[in-house]
Amino acid sequence: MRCVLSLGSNLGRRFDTLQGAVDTLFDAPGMEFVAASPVYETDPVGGPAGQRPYLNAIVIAETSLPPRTLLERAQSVENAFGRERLERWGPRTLDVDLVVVGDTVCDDPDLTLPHPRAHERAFVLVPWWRADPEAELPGHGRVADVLAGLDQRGVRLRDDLKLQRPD
Ligand SMILES: Nc1ncnc2c1ncn2[C@@H]1O[C@H](COP(=O)(O)OP(=O)(O)OP(=O)(O)O)[C@@H](O)[C@H]1O
Ligand SMILES: Nc1nc2c(c(=O)[nH]1)N=C(CO)CN2
Repeated sequence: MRCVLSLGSNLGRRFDTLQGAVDTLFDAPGMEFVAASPVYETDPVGGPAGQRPYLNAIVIAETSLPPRTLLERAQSVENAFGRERLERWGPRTLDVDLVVVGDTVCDDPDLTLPHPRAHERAFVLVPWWRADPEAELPGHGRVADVLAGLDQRGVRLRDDLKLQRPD
């Protein structure tokens, strides 16, 4: 099934971290790379004032792994890149969120699918739409249509940065 992951970084060497995360995510069996979005520089949403901007991107994969295994992989990649959990929405070297995993619907606090805030986050939907213009967010409709109702001013294309396919 198709899964969509959101990657974000606003501490340290942000682009190197995103590329390293892509390489590491696919460095184990069960995930096949489909596409990476362009990279965007985005104003921080929520959390303490004065944070640096994020780099955000979306990665699309084909996977046979169950959603909880995907979550474990996402969290172990966050940890491998020095993620510390200090405060909600605080600055982080790496955030890897599961946006959708096939058509899985799940309502546990430790795994909610589709991601419960994806529909209100231009930093998720702009790159996702660029990677897949036909994308649908279950429960909300076409990503293109959801985006039409969002303020996208805090999301700026960095066309000098380009994620490579994992090696
Ligand atoms: N779809 C999901 N993707 C990633 N984590 C999730 C998801 N649904 C629930 N969680 C849970 O959310 C918890 C907090 O994750 P994290 O610290 O990355 O939150 P955050 O990125 O700061 O905020 P947000 O959840 O708004 O993106 C994780 O421990 C994880 O179990
Ligand atoms: N711009 C931006 N803001 C955020 C981000 C993010 O990736 N980009 N992630 C958050 C928690 O997941 C909270 N706020």
